[in-house]
Amino acid sequence: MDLSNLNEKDMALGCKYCIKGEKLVLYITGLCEESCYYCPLSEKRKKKDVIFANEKQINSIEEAVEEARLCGSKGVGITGGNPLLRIERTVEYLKALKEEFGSDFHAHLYTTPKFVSEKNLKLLKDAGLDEIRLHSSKLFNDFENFDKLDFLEKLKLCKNYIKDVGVEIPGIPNFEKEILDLAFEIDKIGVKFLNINELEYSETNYQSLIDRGFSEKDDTTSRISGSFETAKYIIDNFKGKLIIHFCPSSLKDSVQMKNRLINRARNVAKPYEEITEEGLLLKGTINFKDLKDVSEVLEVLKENDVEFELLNDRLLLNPEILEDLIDHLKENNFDFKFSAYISEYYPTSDKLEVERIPLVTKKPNLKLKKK
Ligand SMILES: C[S@@+](CC[C@H](N)C(=O)[O-])C[C@H]1O[C@@H](n2cnc3c(N)ncnc32)[C@H](O)[C@@H]1O
Ligand code: SF4
Repeated sequence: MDLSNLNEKDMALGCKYCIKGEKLVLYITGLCEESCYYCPLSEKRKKKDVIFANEKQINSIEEAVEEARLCGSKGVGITGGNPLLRIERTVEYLKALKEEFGSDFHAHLYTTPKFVSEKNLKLLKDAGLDEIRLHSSKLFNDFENFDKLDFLEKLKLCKNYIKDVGVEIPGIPNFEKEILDLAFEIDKIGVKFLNINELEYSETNYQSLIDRGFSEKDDTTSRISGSFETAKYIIDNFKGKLIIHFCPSSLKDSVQMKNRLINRARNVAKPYEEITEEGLLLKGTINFKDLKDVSEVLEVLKENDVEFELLNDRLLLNPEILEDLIDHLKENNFDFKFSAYISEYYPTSDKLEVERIPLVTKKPNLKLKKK
C-alpha cells in the first residue's frame, strides 16, 4: 500500500511547493537546544552556527537570493537546528526573500515549541511567514516530561499569528498510540495538518537508532523498519478534519530532490550541456596542454557552427557531439595529443561529478631508457 498521498488537497501548501522542487531549503542555523537521538543532521551542520541555501554554505542574504533565483524557487522552507535561536537572522532573510520575489513567495518554518513566544511569532508574522510546523520532540525523547498542554498552548499561540499551523514529526515505531492521541488533540484546537516523516538513519544517528533496537528496512535505502506501519496505523485510525500526510523517504530523494535539481539544471545549464532525467548535467570535455593540439578539432567545430567554450586547458562542448567527433577521429587514425571524456555532474553549486566516461585517455609521457 502506498501511503504517500500525493493528492494536493490533502497536503500542506508548503509541501505542494516542496514536492515540485520549488522550495529553497534555507538552513538558517545548526544551533538547537534539543538533542533528539534520531536527529539526522550531518556533522558539518549539527549544533554549528552555519547557514546553507540548499547544499551551499553561505554567509549573506545575497547568496540565498541568488540560489533561489538559480533554482527558480517559488518559496522557502526555513529549517535548522532551531531557526528561533537566530530569530533576527531568520527574519532578516525572510523579509529579504519576500521583498525580492514578492509576497506570494511561500514561506514555512520548522521549530520545536520551546522558543515559540508572542514576541517571536509577531516578528515572523511581520516578516511574512505563511506556515509554521512544530515538532513535539519531547514526546519522543523525554516522554515523562512531555507537557502536552504546553504543546497545545504553543500551537494555539501560533494560530493567532500564522495562517497555517501544523505539526511535523518523524514516524517513531512503537509510538502509534501517543501520536494518534496527539492527532486527536491537535485536531480539536484546529491545527491544519500533521506531517509524519518516514524515520531515516544517517551517519550521525545510525548508532543511536540501532542502540534503541531499531533496524534498517533494506540495504538500498536509509529507511527504518516500522516507521511506515506507524504512520499507517495513525492514518487508518484517525477520524477528524486534520490533514495527515506521510512523507516517505523516497518522496524526498526521488521526487522532491530530483525536481529541485531539474529546476536548477534548467537555469544553470550551458547551451552545449544536456540535462538527464534525474536532473544531472552532461558535458563533453577535452583536456589539452597546448592549444595547437586541439587546433584541428576547433576548426571542425567552427566549420560546423558547433557551440563550445574554450578555457585555458580545456575545451567544453556537447557530450554527444564530442563522442561522434572522437569516433570519427579514431576512424581516421588521428594522432591524439589530448584526453577527452564525458562528465555527469550535479547542477548544484559544488558541481559534484558523479561519473566520468573516458573517450580518449592521454598517452603517458614516459621517456624509456634505451638499452
Ligand atoms: C531535521 S528537523 C530540523 C528542524 C527542526 N529542528 C525540527 O526538528 O523540527 C526537520 C524535520 O525532520 C523530522 N525528523 C527529525 N529526525 C528525523 C529522522 N531521523 N528521520 C526523518 N525525519 C526526521 C522532524 O520531525 C522535523 O519535522
Ligand atoms: S529539534 Fe530538530 S535539529 Fe534539533 S535535535 Fe531534534 S531533530 Fe535535530
